[in-house]
Amino acid sequence: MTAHVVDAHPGQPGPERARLLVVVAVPAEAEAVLRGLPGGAEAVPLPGGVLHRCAGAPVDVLAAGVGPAAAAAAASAALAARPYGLVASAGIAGGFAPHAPVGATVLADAIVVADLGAETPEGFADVTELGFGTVRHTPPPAVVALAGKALGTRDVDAVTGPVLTVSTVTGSTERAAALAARHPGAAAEAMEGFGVAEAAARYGVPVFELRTVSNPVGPRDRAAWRIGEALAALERAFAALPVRELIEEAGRG
Ligand SMILES: O=C(O)c1cccc(C(=O)CC[C@H]2O[C@@H](n3cnc4c(=O)[nH]cnc43)[C@H](O)[C@@H]2O)c1
Repeated sequence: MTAHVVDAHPGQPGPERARLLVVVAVPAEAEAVLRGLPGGAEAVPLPGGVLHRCAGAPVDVLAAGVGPAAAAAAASAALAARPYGLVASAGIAGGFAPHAPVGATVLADAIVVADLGAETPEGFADVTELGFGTVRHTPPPAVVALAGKALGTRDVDAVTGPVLTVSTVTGSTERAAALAARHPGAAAEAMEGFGVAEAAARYGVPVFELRTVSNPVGPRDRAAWRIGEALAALERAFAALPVRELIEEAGRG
């Protein structure tokens, strides 16, 4: 069954629709994104969390909570409240070696849920193999290309590749290897992208995912996390993104 797409805001074209909704998990990520954008922000309460409506750029930033369910619920509430031209899932992530070292910025060319399915005697079967739904959303390639180019011109080297959404953070070499084998070229794993993309798809709004790497995907080692470094990279990435052009490009698709 395909998702039912609705236009929740018919008759509201123009400037209102020309905003980017950035969905992050936690307030520290929202603050990093906002530091990268010009002007202050007005806080608007929503059922899914606090929405920060940026004054100096056409961007709203929502701290939705950790995990795909919280992200989907909060993104849906925001998309129901106002029209948007583009949605982004953003925040820190684990990076797959050798593609995405700590501090790297990752742009998703596919947003893939990696653990939605069933264990079978033959191994993991995702929900599409079971006959349900979807496990992948594809951001508009032109939006990804434009974002990557803009980051590059500001000396932010962005890695492009699939970003996996997981409900359980990977904590072993074996699990990291199994994910990399099942998803060749996977650049990062995080916990919200697929939830945000599922919500955006239901409102017919294009979506992309931008992550900055705080830790390697692999054996659990909390001492190795570099959250400050990843948040600084997140701020730099949002300072470099050409938001209006990205929304315009998304509207062409
Ligand atoms: O307790 C642990 O071992 C552990 C390791 C990495 C991350 C966590 C989190 O609870 C962070 C979840 C939060 O941050 C994003 N994130 C950051 N790194 C990863 C990761 O390696 N795998 C999945 N998600 C990651 C995630 O999107 C959440 O918002 C705990």
